[in-house]
Amino acid sequence: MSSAVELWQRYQDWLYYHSELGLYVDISRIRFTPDFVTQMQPKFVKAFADMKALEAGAIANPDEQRMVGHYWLRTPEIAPTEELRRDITETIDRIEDFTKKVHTGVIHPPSAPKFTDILSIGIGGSALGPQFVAQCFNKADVPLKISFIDNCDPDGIDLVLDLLGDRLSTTLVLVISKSGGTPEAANGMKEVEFAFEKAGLNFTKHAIAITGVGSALEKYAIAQGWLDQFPMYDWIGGRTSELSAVGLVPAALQGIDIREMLRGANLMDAATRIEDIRQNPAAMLAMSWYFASNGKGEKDMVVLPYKDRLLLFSRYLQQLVMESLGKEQDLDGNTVYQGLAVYGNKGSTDQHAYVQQLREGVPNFFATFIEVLQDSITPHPEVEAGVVTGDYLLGFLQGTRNALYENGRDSITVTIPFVSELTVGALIALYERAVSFYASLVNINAYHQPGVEAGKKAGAKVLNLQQKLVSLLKSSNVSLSLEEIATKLDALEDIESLYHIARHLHANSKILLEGDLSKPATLKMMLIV
Ligand SMILES: O=P(O)(O)OC[C@H]1O[C@H](O)[C@H](O)[C@@H](O)[C@@H]1O
Repeated sequence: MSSAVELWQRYQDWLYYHSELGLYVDISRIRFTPDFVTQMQPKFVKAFADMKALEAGAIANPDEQRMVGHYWLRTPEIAPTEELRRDITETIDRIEDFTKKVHTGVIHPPSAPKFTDILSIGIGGSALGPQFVAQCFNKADVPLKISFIDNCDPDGIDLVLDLLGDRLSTTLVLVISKSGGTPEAANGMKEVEFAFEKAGLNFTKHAIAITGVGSALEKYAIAQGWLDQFPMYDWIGGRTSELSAVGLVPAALQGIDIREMLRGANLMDAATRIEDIRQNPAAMLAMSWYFASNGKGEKDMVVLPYKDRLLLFSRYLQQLVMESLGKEQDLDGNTVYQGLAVYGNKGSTDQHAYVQQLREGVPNFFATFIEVLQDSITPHPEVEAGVVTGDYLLGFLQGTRNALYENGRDSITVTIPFVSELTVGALIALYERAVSFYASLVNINAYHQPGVEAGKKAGAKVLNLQQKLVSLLKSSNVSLSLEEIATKLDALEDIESLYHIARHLHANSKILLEGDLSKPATLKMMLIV
């Protein structure tokens, strides 16, 4: 193990600092050697070239034949065509204009002078960024309070609607879905439309859509006469859409300064275009991930922000990193099973949960500490002579970082001065670029998600089977066993699926199951009418 003096030197040698953002990146506690850095140079020559091509409008997502344009959102002047530049800037202007009208009551609900709440319906990339950012800037006096429906769990939907209560009549609904066809978002929308109808409210006067140009959702919103629509583009992926209308509309409505978020991302993008690993914080992260996980995802990334406001950062990064990097095949068609698992909540809270295992258990991870220098905008009392709560937080972070390192567990530390629109925009851009670089290093397409389709198709098959089961039971006047049903439906290979469907319908009082519940073969079922 290096001596304290050597470590301190290594810390200074590798410390990255961005003066305008006040952001530091420390990779000194990742144990790469100078030889490793030399070996990585040619890979980074390729990664920098790939990034240049991507930003210039290359088809960086070959499977879907799409450009990858999220970096243009904060630097429209580098977008490859005039039309794209105009689309980007006009959308931001339109978001600001719409927000102003909502905040001043020019756009208001039919029965009140102003909207009080936002209900955002969407999933995956259409929820995680808005949720993360809402948590970053939450405060008692937000102009509009946001809630989310990001699942098709009826009980979860009930809770959100119950909590809104009478304020539904002053709620602005954002339906966010790039494809405009994701079932969870579509179901959420239908549930909420129904809740409005039940409350005697006109949903169309409360709803806006943020969706792909030409999508079924866009057509529906236009046909129904919703308040407005904002575009998602073909060249923006869901997981990199926080700085598109997907993230900017809810953020602006909550009073968050979207221009500052964009400026933070723009500054970080400029910093991460520098073609020198030591001068480029995203390249430093990608190199560290590669070293720590042996370029094969052999170790997980535990993300520990020591700040409550950043609690959802690891959840946000889960999609950004794992949906981008978790791929079966590389760009040449070789089977590689790539990926980098991400988990984490926040420090110091997690020290009292799983840090025991991190310190002493299976060494299958590296940590990323996110440190925020400013404790709070209000002064806090001393909890001991000369010590405030924020000093404890720093002490815990430093202590955990050191304790892990001493026991052979590596870590990265990213430090920001405070949680502001500027620094949050920069953090998003930092990780987007690190993911892009890492994908080049391991030669995969970071911008498609073929694996997600398999689950969606299988889900659709189950629903189809349910419909067949219900119509069979409807036409039968006797109870049927699973085997009889599977035979009649010519679906013997799906008998277990039929059992799961039947058990769920029974629990929801749609069918009656008779027999020994612990022995599926004994069960007989009939429809409850
Ligand atoms: O925005 P949507 O089209 O509704 O998509 C929502 C999510 O759907 C899928 O799960 C994709 O894998 C995600 O990347 C996407 O963010």
